[in-house]
Amino acid sequence: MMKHIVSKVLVGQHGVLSTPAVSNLIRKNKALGGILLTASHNPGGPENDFGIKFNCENGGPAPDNVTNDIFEISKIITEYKIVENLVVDISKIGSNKYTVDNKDFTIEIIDSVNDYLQLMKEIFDFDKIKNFIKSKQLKMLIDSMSGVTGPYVNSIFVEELGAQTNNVIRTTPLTDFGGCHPDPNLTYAKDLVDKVRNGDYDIGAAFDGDGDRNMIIGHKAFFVTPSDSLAVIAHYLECIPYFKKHGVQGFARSMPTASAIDLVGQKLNKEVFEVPTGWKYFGNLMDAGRLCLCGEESFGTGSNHIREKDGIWAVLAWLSIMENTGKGIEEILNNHWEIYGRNYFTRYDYEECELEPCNEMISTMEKLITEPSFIGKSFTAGNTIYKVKVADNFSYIDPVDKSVANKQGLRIVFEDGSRIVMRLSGTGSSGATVRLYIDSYSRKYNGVASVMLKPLIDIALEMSQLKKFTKRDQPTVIT
Ligand SMILES: O=P(O)(O)OC[C@H]1O[C@H](O)[C@H](O)[C@@H](O)[C@@H]1O
Repeated sequence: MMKHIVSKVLVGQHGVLSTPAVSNLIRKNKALGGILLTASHNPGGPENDFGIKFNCENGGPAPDNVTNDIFEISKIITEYKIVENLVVDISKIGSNKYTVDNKDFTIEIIDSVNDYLQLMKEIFDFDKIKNFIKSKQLKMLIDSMSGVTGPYVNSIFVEELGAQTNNVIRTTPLTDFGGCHPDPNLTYAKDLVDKVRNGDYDIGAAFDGDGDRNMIIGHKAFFVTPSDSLAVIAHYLECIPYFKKHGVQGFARSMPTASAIDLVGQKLNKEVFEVPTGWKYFGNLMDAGRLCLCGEESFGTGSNHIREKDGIWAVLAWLSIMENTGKGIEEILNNHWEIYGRNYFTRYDYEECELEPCNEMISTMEKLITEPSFIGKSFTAGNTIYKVKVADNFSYIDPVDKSVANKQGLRIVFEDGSRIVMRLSGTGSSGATVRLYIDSYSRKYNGVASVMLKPLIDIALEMSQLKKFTKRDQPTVIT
């Protein structure tokens, strides 16, 4: 009989461990791995209040081989025991020692907020950011959406950087997120967007429940797509002390993320990797010293300071850029597009659809687009003709360990570089969530994404017969 014994457990004081803080802790402590109970994105009954993530010893999400092994072990577990009446006060920092089954067992309560603050201080120039906020009287509105980032936001933005207490909102973590859905996007963070639109703020930001994702908006709620956010941070990377010290290696994005970062990579002569959706695909490249900055359209941005995406880090990166350029967010974006051109991007989510018809839709579309005769086919919408250059179900070979990930999303790339991407979400909580991603590049940068992308959206909806399969006229979320 196999017996697995845990001898030490780390718990954040008051239980407020964000995903980036955990990732940092696991790496620092060289722990064998961690099972992380994170605040999930799904409000609802108590059983939905936490999601479980398994992080490996590099502090990153478990790769496929580890989760597959966990699944296999789960099938042969014959029993597990619960230690009854083990009392621990998680408000007090310190080591709590116990004897369980005649063996030592320690529960260590740590100050995870301070730990994370120290890490951020090693990366960013806090004095510069603080002076900038003060001298410009910068107005920010940071929304923790009642998730776990609240104490981190209070410590970093208010206590350390001198923001006003009314510059941060919903900073008390609540197990039901106060009834809101802590998803930092234009739909679920609408409260923040409205406040910034109607107020006089220079920057607005929101985080998800476990603090690894972020949304950035500028004055009057000027929206920064995650793809653009990544590209802009790449362009200004050297204004962040960490990168001056550790150097700038390659960049990466997930396949559905628009390729704005590729253009920055080309200009700076850096490797740019396109990986499947999921942060776990970045870890090997970082560990191999080939990647220092990456992001996903799903509001994840991060660097090789840890092996997870990091919401607060992204806001500190933006504040550093604003300090460095002395410019507002919209102006920074306009300057960026003037140099590189603009990658218009939109994502349509159709949440909680019936699973079977969605599977059928994907397999029907896969058959259609992988016919050899599909390459070279033309599609017309409005006045525009799009000719297919590449069409496949995306697969990826990890450049480091050569592991292969197949069927990572349907992708149609047209000759002008525009793309239609469709995949089923791996995180939706019930039924199927269809994600349709559209992006297109233009030198003209003052257009409106929904207008610029309309012809491609029409082509995608028709080609996939989405309405027929999902019985939906409208997406639930538009990014
Ligand atoms: O499969 P989806 O619902 O599109 O979600 C995709 C996202 O899932 C999780 O949040 C992962 O941590 C992200 O790295 C990934 O981008």
